[in-house]
Amino acid sequence: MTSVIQTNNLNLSYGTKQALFEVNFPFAEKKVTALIGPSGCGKSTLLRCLNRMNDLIPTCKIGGEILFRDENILNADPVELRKHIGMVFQRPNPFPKSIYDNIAYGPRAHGEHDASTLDKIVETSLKGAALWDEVKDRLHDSALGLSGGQQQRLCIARTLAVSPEIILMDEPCSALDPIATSKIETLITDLKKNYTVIIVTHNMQQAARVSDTTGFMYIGKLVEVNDTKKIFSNPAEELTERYVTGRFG
Ligand SMILES: Nc1ncnc2c1ncn2[C@@H]1O[C@H](COP(=O)(O)OP(=O)(O)OP(=O)(O)O)[C@@H](O)[C@H]1O
Repeated sequence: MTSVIQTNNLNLSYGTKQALFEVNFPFAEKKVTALIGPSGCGKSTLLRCLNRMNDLIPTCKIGGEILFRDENILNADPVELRKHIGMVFQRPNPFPKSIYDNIAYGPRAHGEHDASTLDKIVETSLKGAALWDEVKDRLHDSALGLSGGQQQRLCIARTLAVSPEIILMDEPCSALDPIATSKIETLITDLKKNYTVIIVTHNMQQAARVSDTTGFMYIGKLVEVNDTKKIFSNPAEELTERYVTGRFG
């Protein structure tokens, strides 16, 4: 397996509370990896480390390393890093701007101002997020007029617009209805042709449906990372088995 990003002995504390302990996690390239585990086990914390979102929390201290293409991202420029590693959040959070301007925002911030190039990026990104057909006739309408599921696909398109290699998703379907959820799940499966996707989910059926690899976390520790099929049918650790069979959590 080729890992595109890998944590080595990653430890993280919020003030005096340690939230991650010696996490060694290789994330496979152009695959979908799911992070599962009971509430508070550190899934979102681990995800946020991967594009330095925890830097925004003043009490947060990180030790160990996170290698992205062999460079320790803990020493990298976070703004530059986020061009390569994008993030989609639990609640869709479009800017109060037009659909077009939401997508063009990132490329413009990185210095792209050519109108025809921006038009192409907007079209390609919306197609990549399976939203183009639904919005191509109203690109200049407000993004806030879209449904929740469309807004979440818009946020995915906004992430694609800066051509990342890795897309982090923190419970991207938890605010969506079953139909919108199913569209996002199909999209996640399509995205892995071109991107590495890492998703935090509370929904074990969702992890089983969309991911190739699953990591099970418990109280800040990575208990087991393995093929998703193995995690759900024949995990190596008894704790994993108790969790995936619903005996706690
Ligand atoms: N900003 C913060 N300041 C202090 N403690 C935090 C902060 N964020 C998370 N924690 C703590 O770190 C631990 C891990 O939290 P985290 O949100 O990563 O877990 P999680 O597995 O994603 O949980 P959930 O499934 O409920 O979202 C928890 O004990 C949480 O209370």
